[in-house]
Amino acid sequence: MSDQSAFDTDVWTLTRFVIENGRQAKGATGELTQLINAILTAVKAISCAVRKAGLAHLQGLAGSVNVTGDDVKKLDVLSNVLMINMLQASYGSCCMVSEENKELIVTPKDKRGKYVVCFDPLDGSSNIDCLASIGTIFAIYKRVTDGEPTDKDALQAGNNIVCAGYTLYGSATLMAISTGAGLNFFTLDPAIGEFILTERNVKIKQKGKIYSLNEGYAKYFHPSINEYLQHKKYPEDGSSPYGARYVGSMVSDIHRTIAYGGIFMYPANEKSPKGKLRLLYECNPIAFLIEQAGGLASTGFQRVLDIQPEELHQRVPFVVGSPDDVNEFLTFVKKHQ
Ligand SMILES: O=P(O)(O)OC[C@H]1O[C@](O)(COP(=O)(O)O)[C@@H](O)[C@@H]1O
Ligand SMILES: [Mg+2]
Ligand SMILES: [Mg+2]
Ligand SMILES: [Mg+2]
Repeated sequence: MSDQSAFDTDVWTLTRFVIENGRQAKGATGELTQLINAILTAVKAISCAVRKAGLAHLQGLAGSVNVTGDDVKKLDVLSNVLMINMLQASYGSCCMVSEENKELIVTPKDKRGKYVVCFDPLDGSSNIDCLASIGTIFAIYKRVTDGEPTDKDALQAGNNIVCAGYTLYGSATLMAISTGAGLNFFTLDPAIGEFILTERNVKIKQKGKIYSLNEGYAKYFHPSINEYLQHKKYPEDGSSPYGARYVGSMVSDIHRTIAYGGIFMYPANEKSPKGKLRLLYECNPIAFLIEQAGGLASTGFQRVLDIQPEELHQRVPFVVGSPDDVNEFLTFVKKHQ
């Protein structure tokens, strides 16, 4: 780590970290560095908007419904436009998928680069007006076609992710990011407007003490899930029951799961047969980051990063967390197969 005195004069900013990684990668052109820097600019602006949403009349609905049926909030729109504009201005993207755009967003020809970005501009947006933590999620891929970008460029398995991350607008603003060589946390220092490395090579606990899901849907869950929950609340071996936590902003629930260990899930239920969370810009980036931290991410039947996506906004059931917890959950699924 760098100097730990009161004023660090050799600080590792995320920008420095990204430049350094880029310099060490063989054949690197700097395009990914530019792209990540554009995301940093966008999320700093989103963080600023989130912090003053109540003052700047940015709370409340935008008045439309998006392709997956969510009521769009004013901050969803602002965050989405910021991400699209910054990414296009970086000359690093050829196309994007956003939760808030039904179709593939194609970068104007004169600004195209070789990367594809899938993002959830504002995650947990139902929590904006009650001031609970929210986030931004992204995954970056290399394009796979020549010529005009098509859906095929975005419909790649999570295994192909080049870089993924999330920003948590919590009690501090934090970016969790990985380029496939471990997971690192950077905390935004508002005084200098830079993300500073605060935790290197983060690892999730082998087993936690917390389970996290919207248990209000228990009536509609498959019996395997209710049986697992019963086991967590009334352990047969006399051990202590697990604690329950659920913010309802996935980025917050995931960040806590990485920091403290345990399990987070959004399973399928009778009303939502594929769950709610969307593969391209919610599940895949989080699965990549969790695996980088030594955790597991599954649909209950398959490793999330192995899924070949078929639609831009497809949903999948999602179970992630500490390896022992996810594996234990999977034994309940298997028992009922
Ligand atoms: O209210 P529910 O059904 O528990 O859903 C909560 C989930 O929905 C989400 O808010 C969906 O994200 P968006 O706010 O980006 O649409 C997740 O962050 C969260 O895990
Ligand atoms: Mg939404
Ligand atoms: Mg979301
Ligand atoms: Mg969203």
